[in-house]
Amino acid sequence: TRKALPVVPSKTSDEALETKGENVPVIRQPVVKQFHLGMFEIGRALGKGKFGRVYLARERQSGFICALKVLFKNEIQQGRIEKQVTREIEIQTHLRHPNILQLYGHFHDSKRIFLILEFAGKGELYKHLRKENRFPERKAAQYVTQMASALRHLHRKHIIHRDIKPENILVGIYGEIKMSDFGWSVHAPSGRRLTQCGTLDYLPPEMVDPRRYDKCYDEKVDLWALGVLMYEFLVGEAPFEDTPVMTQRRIAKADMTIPSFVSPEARDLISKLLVLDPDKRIPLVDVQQHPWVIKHCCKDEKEKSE
Ligand SMILES: CCc1cccc(CC)c1NC(=O)n1cc2c(c1)/C(=N\C(=O)c1ccc(N3CCN(C)CC3)cc1)N=N2
Repeated sequence: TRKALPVVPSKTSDEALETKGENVPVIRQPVVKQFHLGMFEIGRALGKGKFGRVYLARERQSGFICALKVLFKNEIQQGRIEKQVTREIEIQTHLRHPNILQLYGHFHDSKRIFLILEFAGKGELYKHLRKENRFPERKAAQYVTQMASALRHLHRKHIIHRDIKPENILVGIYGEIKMSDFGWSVHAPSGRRLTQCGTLDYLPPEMVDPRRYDKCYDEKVDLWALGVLMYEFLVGEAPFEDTPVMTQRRIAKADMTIPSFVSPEARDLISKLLVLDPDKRIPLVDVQQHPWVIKHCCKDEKEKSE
């Protein structure tokens, strides 16, 4: 069983601590978790992003392994992403789901902000995708259903991720998906203009086509992005990949071709997610019940057919 991060008491009156049996203190009072850098042994650098670096870390007292993400305050101020960082902390701290990277806590010193994150032992999904070129349908189906499960958890809390792409997904030690980087997620309805930097590939029609702004149904942007992600898992490139202008035009018309090596069931699900009208996109619960997912993900179904 994984050791939990110890709850470090900020102040503990004696009567709150009573030892029982094997001298394990039982803390009765709710205490505020206070973390600081000295609590961690820092290991190798795991990754580097535009605004941060992440290191393998071990909490000295418990031996708990985590990932410590370091963000520099001056870079955050220059990048004017303070709001995003506070939102990422606020949102990710309150999420508990096996396919969402957990944020255990955070602290800061004069120059840096530290996020104590769950360690995803198999690293960045997009590196696996680039290395394998494209995923077998069974692996893609498992990833799609895990994403759908994580998105249902977010949407139940009226949170939309808004930045679903392989670069923001990590892989846990058992090969499971770990959604991360909630810098772009917001509480719906957002109405916030999406000045998204980076790729346009994942933007939905209602965000690239001014005539559709009124139908900017927030949660449903994640359904479109799930369709783009599924396409990219199976084909090895995004469905509307082109020059920036052409990409926007093709998105606005859902103009894509699905190669013949993609199975009919997978093709069917992609075409039910990449639908121009947000209202007509297949709901997440039906994604998880789709024949393509059931065929690849439910063991008992396969045993029955064998
Ligand atoms: C600061 C970096 C950054 C910027 C922006 C967005 C994101 C989220 C993806 C991140 N990463 C982030 O927050 N991360 C939070 C994390 C995290 C990154 C992580 N693991 C790894 O990055 C990782 C990389 C390679 C790895 N190996 C590669 C070689 N293999 C043979 C063995 C396994 C194993 C683990 N665990 N929690």
